[in-house]
This record gives sequence, structure tokens and C-alpha cells, in this order.
Amino acid sequence: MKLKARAKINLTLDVLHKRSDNYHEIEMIMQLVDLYDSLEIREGEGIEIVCSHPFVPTDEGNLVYKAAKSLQKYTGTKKGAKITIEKRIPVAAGLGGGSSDCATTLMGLNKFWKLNLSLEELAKLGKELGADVPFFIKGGTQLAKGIGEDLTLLPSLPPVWVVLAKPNLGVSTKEVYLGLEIDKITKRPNTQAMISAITEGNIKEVSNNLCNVLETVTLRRYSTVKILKDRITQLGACGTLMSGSGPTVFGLCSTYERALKIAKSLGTLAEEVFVTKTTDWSEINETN
Ligand SMILES: C[C@](O)(CO)[C@H](O)COP(=O)(O)OP(=O)(O)OC[C@H]1O[C@@H](n2ccc(N)nc2=O)[C@H](O)[C@@H]1O
Ligand SMILES: Nc1ncnc2c1ncn2[C@@H]1O[C@H](COP(=O)(O)OP(=O)(O)OP(=O)(O)O)[C@@H](O)[C@H]1O
Repeated sequence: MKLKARAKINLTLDVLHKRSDNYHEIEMIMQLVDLYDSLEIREGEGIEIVCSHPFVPTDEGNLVYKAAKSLQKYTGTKKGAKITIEKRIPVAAGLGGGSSDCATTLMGLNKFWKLNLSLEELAKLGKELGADVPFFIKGGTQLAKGIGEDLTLLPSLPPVWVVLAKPNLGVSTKEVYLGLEIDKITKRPNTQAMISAITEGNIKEVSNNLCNVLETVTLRRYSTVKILKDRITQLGACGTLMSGSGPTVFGLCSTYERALKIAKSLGTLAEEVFVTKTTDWSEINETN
């Protein structure tokens, strides 16, 4: 079984307060994009992970391994699997790559092992493995509250071109949340305005309402991210924002030509650049 595990961007991200469990109560709008890791599930003894990316573990630290183990524990199945991950989504980049691999594995093995769990059950198991995981069970465009698990599906955004640019640094999500001074945030997203813009399919208004409070931490710590963001704006993107905890910055573009021009003009500012599109693909996508 071959599967696509797509990345996400955050169109808005607001942090409301710190919780007693050390997580933060957030309100954000997440959007699936068409950049993906490829997963292949084959029959196997136990759980075996194959991945050649230097920063991705193949032991119990891998979120794909954790997903498989969690399903075995929950259902009691003794079945095994060999899962090969071909990484394309940059790692520790704010694009939710590991979370998407995790969610896709939950959905894939549910079929492969004929477990018949509901999407709600899969999302519940996913939440224990990472706050972003439940989003990837349904994908599309969603409002996320709580720690990210309380989801409301929004109308799909009309497909819009996206330039994703990751500078040569990795960012720890935990460190970014730890560095946030909530009482000093001056600019917060207008989530309702963003929902209206999405509902109307008004990309100009979507672009005007892009806002992520975690930029206050990452852009201050890493000037490259700020320079990259300003450059993408100068080059003519309709709107730009840092995704998640960063350091990836995205630019929304009205044409493919503009997106490509921006991608080709970033030079050494970005280590990895992709031109992709927003997508509302919401089902498990088997390519085989
Ligand atoms: C930044 C985002 O990617 C935006 O989509 C998410 O909020 C982070 O989601 P994630 O990487 O799946 O998060 P997890 O792997 O569950 O948590 C990583 C760390 O981020 C912090 N964390 C995460 C989510 C949240 N609502 N509050 C937090 O404080 C916690 O310190 C946690 O230890
Ligand atoms: N399948 C996986 N793919 C990528 N990273 C993984 C995977 N499994 C475990 N990891 C570990 O998780 C860490 C974070 O990876 P990931 O790429 O998901 O971060 P991220 O893009 O910042 O995610 P988010 O946007 O959810 O914060 C990596 O440093 C890596 O060691």
C-alpha cells in the first residue's frame, strides 16, 4: 500500500494561555498543501521503519513507529508491518511532516490490518502522539482549538499557489512555545475575519489576514527568517507568513509563474524551496 502524507501551513495561529499540563491553549487555522512524504506499507514481522533521512529516527522515536505501536496496543492485533518513509517535507520546519506521517500511518494501517476503527478513534489515538496529528486525519482547511485537537472543518480554500521556503536551520517547537511572552503579544490574528475570507474564497482577504503570534519568538531569534519573509513579500507574493513554529516561510501567489519566479530568486536565503498548491484532499490517498 502506497500513501501520500501531505504537509500543512498555518494561515493563523493565536496562543491564548498556558495550560497546567505545559501545553498552550491555541486557536489556529490550518491548511493542507500538496507537498508530501511517500509512505509504503508492506507485510512484516513486528514493526520495522525504513527511512534514509539523516535527521529522522528509525527506532521507537519515529512517529510512524509510535502510530503502529499505538494501534497494536489499542486493538490487540498481533499483525506487523514494514513501513518505508520517503521524506520530501523538510524536517523540524513548521510544516507538520512527522505529524502527517503519523496520521497517515494510523489511517493506512487501519485499512492494511483491517481494524475498522472510526476516524474519531484514530484522531483520539493521534492526539496522544502529537497535537497536530488529528488535523491530518481529515486535512483540508480547519479551525483548531484546544492544543490543536478540537477541530472544525471549514469550507475549502480555492486552490492557491504556495511558495514554501525553509532557511538552513531547524527549530524546536517546544523551545518556541517556551520563549513566547503571551502578555507582550501586540498583534493577534482576527480568526473570524479569516474564516469569512475563506468562506468567500477571497484570497486577497486571506492574504491580508495571515498572522502567527509565534513569529514574535522565531523572527526575533533568527534574523534570516525575517529577511526571508520580507524578500518573499518584495518579490510579489499576495501574502507571507511563517508556518507553525517555523522556520519555514510561505508566500501565497495568484499565479504559478509568480510562485516560480519567487522560488528562483531566493538564492542562499533558503536551503529548500518548493512550489506547491493548497489542497482539500481529505481522504487517505492510496497511490497503488
Ligand atoms: C506549532 C504547531 O505546529 C502549529 O500547527 C503546533 O502547535 C505544534 O504541534 P506538534 O508539533 O504536533 O506538537 P507536539 O509534538 O504535541 O508538542 C511539541 C511541544 O510543543 C509545545 N506545545 C505544542 C502544542 C500546543 N498547543 N502547546 C504547546 O505548548 C509543548 O511544549 C510540546 O512539548
Ligand atoms: N516520520 C517523521 N518525520 C519527521 N520527523 C520525525 C518523524 N518521526 C519523528 N521525527 C522527529 O520529530 C522531529 C520534528 O519533526 P517534524 O518534521 O514533524 O517537525 P515540525 O515540522 O516542526 O512539526 P510541527 O509543524 O508539527 O511542529 C524531528 O526532529 C525528528 O527527529
